Amino acid sequence: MDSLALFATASLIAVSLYWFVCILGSAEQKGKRAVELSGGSIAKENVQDKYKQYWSFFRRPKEIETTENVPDFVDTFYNLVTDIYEWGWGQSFHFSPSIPGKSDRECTRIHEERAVDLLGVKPGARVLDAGCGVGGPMRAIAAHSGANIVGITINEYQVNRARLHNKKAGLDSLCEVVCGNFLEMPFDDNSFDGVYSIEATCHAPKLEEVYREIYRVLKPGSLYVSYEWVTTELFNSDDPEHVEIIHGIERGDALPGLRKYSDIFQVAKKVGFEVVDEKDLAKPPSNPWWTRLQMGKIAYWRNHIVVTVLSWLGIAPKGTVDVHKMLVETADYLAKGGDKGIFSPMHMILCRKPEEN
Ligand SMILES: C=C(CC[C@@H](C)[C@H]1CC[C@H]2C3=CC[C@H]4[C@H](C)[C@@H](O)CC[C@]4(C)[C@H]3CC[C@]12C)C(C)C
Ligand SMILES: C[S@@+](CC[C@H](N)C(=O)[O-])C[C@H]1O[C@@H](n2cnc3c(N)ncnc32)[C@H](O)[C@@H]1O
Repeated sequence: MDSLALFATASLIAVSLYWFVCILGSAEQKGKRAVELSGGSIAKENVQDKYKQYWSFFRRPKEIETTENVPDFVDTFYNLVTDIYEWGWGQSFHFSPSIPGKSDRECTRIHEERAVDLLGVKPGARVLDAGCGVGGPMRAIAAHSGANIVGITINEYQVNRARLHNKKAGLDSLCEVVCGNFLEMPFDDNSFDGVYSIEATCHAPKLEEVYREIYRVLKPGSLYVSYEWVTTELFNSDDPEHVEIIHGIERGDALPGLRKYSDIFQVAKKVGFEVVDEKDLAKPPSNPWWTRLQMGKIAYWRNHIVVTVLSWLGIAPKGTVDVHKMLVETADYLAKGGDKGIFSPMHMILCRKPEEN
């Protein structure tokens, strides 16, 4: 090979590597770059151990796990996955029904706006986002409704990311983020004009505990809407394939145990709510929410190569490859659960706290 060909080849490799590692950003918004992947608040050298610790939760028999461990284990999970989610999905950590002719980003926004429209709050109202992630929904909802949104998340790394995004979006006057446990919230009784939770309460070991807490902080007469992760009426616990899919979803998404769709209504009633409406938003005429996961398959393998190279170069923490591999598998279980109709991530329940007598 003459020197010109050698130079051209070397330049091509260098440009491709630069593109792969530095430019390649999130499919949705160039919010996170591959070179910035971290283990959240976990020190780089501890990421691999924390990943092993995460898995040990599922190896131990359920009886020896106390429910008090769950928020800690959820916090570890979000330290491990938050950057990868932002990089490969965007700032909203949830699914939405696909709408023909609309981009993933538009479908996400429509699903979020639907939640606050159901609450019927006015500009200036104080609304709680229980389990707010890095605040994708919070910003869309604040911009759409003019309400003041207070988000709570157990994960400190997400709090910092959300505050940064709020500032960048010029929405920090409408959006506030608090680090805390939604099972024991640092808010006064009857202090919110509305509450929503998007694919977050599934992390609570007992749904009753988080619904009771939401009921406490909501003003009498005000509404709460939730998009819940559930197994549907098509789930058959005697079918080994169904069980494997549901266990796969639980392991890859830090869930202490998926609930049956019928449990949601029961719990809402038990804590005192009036149930105004309940509907699985995944059901027809909605188009499948899981096609986005299936369409991304090639991108996941490309991402896996990027993560492997970055980890090998010492740029991404050791353990990132394991976390990414877990997510590739999880995407497959989620898509199977959707395709078989045995799982829904958007079982919607709209509840009212009764007026005081
Ligand atoms: C509500 C929850 C999270 C739901 C989704 C936002 C995430 C569930 C699975 C995640 C992903 C799977 C595959 C990843 C892919 C391998 C990677 O290259 C890029 C990111 C993924 C697409 C990632 C993105 C977020 C999810 C879709 C749970 C936790 C209750
Ligand atoms: C899948 S993410 C969804 C985030 C956000 N609702 C969205 O749609 O982008 C679940 C969120 O619930 C939060 N969460 C889980 N358990 C929690 C707890 N006990 N207290 C507070 N937040 C919690 C996680 O930290 C995370 O932010």
